[in-house]
Amino acid sequence: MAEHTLLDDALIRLDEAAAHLSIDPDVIEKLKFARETTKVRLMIRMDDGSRKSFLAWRCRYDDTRGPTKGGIRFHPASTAEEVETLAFWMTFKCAVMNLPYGGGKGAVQVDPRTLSKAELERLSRAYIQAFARIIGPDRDIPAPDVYTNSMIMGWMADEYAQIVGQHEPAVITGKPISLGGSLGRGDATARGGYYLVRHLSSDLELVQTMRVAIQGFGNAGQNIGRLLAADGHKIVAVSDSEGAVYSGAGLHVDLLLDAKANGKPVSSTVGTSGHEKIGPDELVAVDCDLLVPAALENMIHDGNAASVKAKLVLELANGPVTPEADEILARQGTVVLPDILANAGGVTVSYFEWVQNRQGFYWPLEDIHDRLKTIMEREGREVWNVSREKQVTMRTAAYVHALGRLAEAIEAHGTQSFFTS
Ligand SMILES: NC(=O)C1=CN([C@@H]2O[C@H](COP(=O)(O)OP(=O)(O)OC[C@H]3O[C@@H](n4cnc5c(N)ncnc54)[C@H](O)[C@@H]3O)[C@@H](O)[C@H]2O)C=CC1
Ligand SMILES: O=C(O)CCC(=O)C(=O)O
Repeated sequence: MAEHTLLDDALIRLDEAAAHLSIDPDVIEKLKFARETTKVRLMIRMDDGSRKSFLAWRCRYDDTRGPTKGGIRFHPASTAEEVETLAFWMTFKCAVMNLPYGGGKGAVQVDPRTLSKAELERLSRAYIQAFARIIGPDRDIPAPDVYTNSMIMGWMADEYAQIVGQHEPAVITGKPISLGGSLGRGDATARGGYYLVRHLSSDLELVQTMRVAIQGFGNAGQNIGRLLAADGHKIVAVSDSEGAVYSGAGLHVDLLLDAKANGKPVSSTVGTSGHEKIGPDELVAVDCDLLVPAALENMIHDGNAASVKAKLVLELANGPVTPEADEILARQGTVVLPDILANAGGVTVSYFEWVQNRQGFYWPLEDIHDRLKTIMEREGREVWNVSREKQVTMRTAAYVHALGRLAEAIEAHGTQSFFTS
């Protein structure tokens, strides 16, 4: 029997949600396929004078509700199918948050840690040269994702401006502030999840001081660690791609942040301030109240889900829990706040950046935080209510909530042609 793919798993969630709504089957059929996925081979000059090529993709999954939106990932294991799945999730994420966007995503199959800064810049510019016809402020708007950051977005925005011959900051979000980036985009993914947990804390009967384990310590992981530690919660375990650390008394988050800022792994803090080394696989099984997957897909699966002790999982990563693991977690009473809601703070502040770029008027940080909090709480509450009314998991409720909006828009466009632009 053929193994089921990441996209098959994602579509299981669509079918589960569809079972709770009465929707034209044409709508579901439309949402099962990406509208367009473009694959290219980027060729760049390396510092030693040689040439090297890298596979790259951009997927515009569905643009019914607006221009497609989603990050660009630089990762050696990226594939076309992963990009399409991530773009599918973006479609539902933007609909959950009621942002005027469809879903897209991009990737380059590369380990950026093996490139010099100059090579990384040439690769980033090559990506935009290849995809300039596809992207645009009203068509498809990239942003950062795994192993990409504001510096890369700055190079990409500059390349696009050179190609179109004019300043066009709204083509990309997550830019440096000096190039039209928004205040608050840096920690927005984590902050959105943090607002969501705080808002639902009494419904979820959370303890005052939570013990927290964080898998992945990059943009999302570091910022959630910082925000929760500042509120007095105890971060007991953290991992990155090179290892994991644990302290029952609570890790020193500043020490971990310092290590990462200096390019060192979290395991470099072992032996200081009571930090102990644990195996990366042990992290999900650590005794804690809140588990935050903030790394990659499929990290919690049928082989380790039963070992999860946390009563709450906050999915800052995209797709960290497989459908089989979802069932195991639900059976053992663990609530999962799903990716398409929990990590939507990032795209929400990206939306604010796009709005500010288009109006040429920039908001103070307090306004960004207030608006993000309002939207996270509003949509989080709606999803919570659907979950109570229909007696379904928060994931199914989030998909039901998003699918209702998507179906309405698809039907309003008319179903005789599925191509809308
Ligand atoms: N950056 C953003 O605005 C958003 C990110 N996300 C998702 O959050 C997740 C993390 O993204 P970022 O923090 O932006 O990426 P990042 O590149 O800043 O950090 C990724 C982290 O994951 C770690 N990692 C990689 N493989 C690992 C493994 N096998 N075990 C443990 N850690 C591992 C890396 O060492 C690094 O610490 C991804 O799933 C991404 O799609 C979701 C929404 C928005
Ligand atoms: O900020 C954005 O536009 C997209 C962020 C993203 O890629 C994601 O939410 O997975």
